Order: sequence, then C-alpha cells, then structure tokens
Amino acid sequence: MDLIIKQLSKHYDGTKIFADLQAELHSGGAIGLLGPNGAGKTTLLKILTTLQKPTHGAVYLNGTNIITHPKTMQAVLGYLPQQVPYFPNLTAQEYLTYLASMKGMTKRAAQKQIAQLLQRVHLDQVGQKRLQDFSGGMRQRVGIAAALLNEPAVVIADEPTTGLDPEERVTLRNLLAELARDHLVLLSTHIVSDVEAIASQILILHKGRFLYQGAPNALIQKAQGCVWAYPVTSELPAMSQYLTQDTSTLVQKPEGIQIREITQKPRQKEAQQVLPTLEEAYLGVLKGVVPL
Ligand SMILES: Nc1ncnc2c1ncn2[C@@H]1O[C@H](COP(=O)(O)OP(=O)(O)OP(=O)(O)O)[C@@H](O)[C@H]1O
Repeated sequence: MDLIIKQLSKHYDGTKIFADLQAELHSGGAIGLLGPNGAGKTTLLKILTTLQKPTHGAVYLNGTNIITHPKTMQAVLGYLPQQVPYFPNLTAQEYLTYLASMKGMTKRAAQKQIAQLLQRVHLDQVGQKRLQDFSGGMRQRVGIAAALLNEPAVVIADEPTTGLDPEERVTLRNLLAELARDHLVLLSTHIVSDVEAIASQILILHKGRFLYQGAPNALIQKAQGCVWAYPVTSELPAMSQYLTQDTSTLVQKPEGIQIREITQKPRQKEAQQVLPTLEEAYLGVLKGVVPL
C-alpha cells in the first residue's frame, strides 16, 4: 500500500493550518505523525480518512486520488478516532456487532470476525462485559477491534495512547506494531516514546509544514552535537536555576544528577556532548536547533 500526499493545504476561515505538504507513506512498519498540540495532526488525519476536504492538493492511495474518489479509501480504511464513541450500556460484543451491521457484514461473518478480533486485542475474556466497566486502555482496544472490522488494509489512529497508563500504553502500541506488519499503519501522537517504540518512519508537523520525514535513527544522527550534559551537585530544590530554559532537562543517573541541554552552544564549560535521545532530537527540531 502506498499513500502519496501532494501539495496538501488546509485553511479554516482564511487561517492556514498547513500548506504544500508532501509525503510518501508505505506499508511495512508503523508511521508516526508527531507534532505539538494544535499542529494540525487531527486535521491531516481527517483529510486522509476522507472525513474532511483539503483546501488544495491531492492524496493518492495506490495511484487513485482519494479526495476526488473517497470511496477508494473508505473501502480499505480502519479509523481509530481521538475519542472512541462510547456506548456505556453495551457489552464489547454488542458494540462490535452493531458496528458490523452498520458496515453491512452478514451476521455469521460478523460473529466469526468479532471473536477473532476480541482475541487479537486481548479482550476475549471480557467480551460480555459492559463498556462502562472497561478501563481507558481496554476501551481503546475495543476501538482498535472496531477499526479492524471488515479487514481494512489501512489503519489510521489519532493519538491512540493519550490518557493511558504506562502498561496500557505498551500493550496498545505493541498491538499497533503487530498490525503494521501487514497493514499501512499511521498514528498521530505528541508522545515521542510511542513512535520510538514502533515507528519505522516519522513525520514531524509543525508551523504548517513537515519539518522532518524519515527514519527515527536518521533524525538522531542529525541531532548529534546538539545535546550536552553536565553534572550538578546542588540539592533538588536548587535545580530550578539550571532549568530556566525550556531546552534543559534534569536526569537522574546512578552517579548523580545531570542537566541535559539541547543547544549548539552549551552554557557550562564542563558540558560534554552526549548521544541525543529521539525526544531530544524532536525537541531540537521544533526549536530550530537541529540542522535539517
Ligand atoms: N473546524 C475547525 N474550524 C476552525 N479551526 C479549526 C477547526 N478544527 C481545528 N481547527 C484549528 O486547527 C488547528 C489544528 O487543529 P488540530 O486538531 O488538527 O491539531 P492537532 O495537532 O491534532 O492538536 P491536538 O494534539 O491538540 O489534538 C488548531 O489551531 C485548531 O484550533
């Protein structure tokens, strides 16, 4: 599966959200769309899912423009929206059966597929429980099962891990990673560790354009020389003096406390260059410190 984005722009009431976006997305490894709050990730995903029209531009799915031929995308799409529709009184099984009938599946096909999907998202033991008794992570997994009804080839998930505890987040992203083996999986997030764990390609959307697209490790390489660390000896309450810039973080190490700074010119003489994390590389891109 190939999804090609060509000169895509979106304006709301004359305000530009993004302009002239270009990208080539291929199946085989999840694709992470990263960007701060308000960058336009949801707007872009809604255009890719054909829920919204762009102001200009085209998106080709295996060569067909889905802006002019939305059914081409709708026929192969599984979408996990930011807010999974919530029917508290339905059991997981009832909810999925209802959605399957909306998608025109026969009762028999639906029953078989729902049983398989509940197993795939590790909810087969609780299929008869009401959604009101599910945790946030379990509801997100019901959302994934719903997105996978009718065996879509493209899965698009909008901030799927937001609000989940660390264990639920790992379960969900492992599920997305597994799906990415045989689906085109695109997920948006502002949480770098989500894409770090599963994405083979990342797109960074900021100030209306893609600042970076490529492999996560290539971004880390670009950020070499932009992250510096130095030890500090003060007690924790006095640390705030080192953290006055939003490019600095405090890190607890077995040997003591370190300040890590994203900059080309460290302020402290004793600072040593260190290997950037993906999160630091991402922040460095947003702040214009990492040369692209
Ligand atoms: N229907 C709309 N009309 C006008 N402006 C809108 C509309 N929908 C979104 N916007 C604006 O577009 C910008 C991008 O919003 P969007 O929800 O796409 O960002 P996002 O990256 O998904 O953010 P978040 O991570 O907070 O969900 C925001 O400034 C938002 O206020």
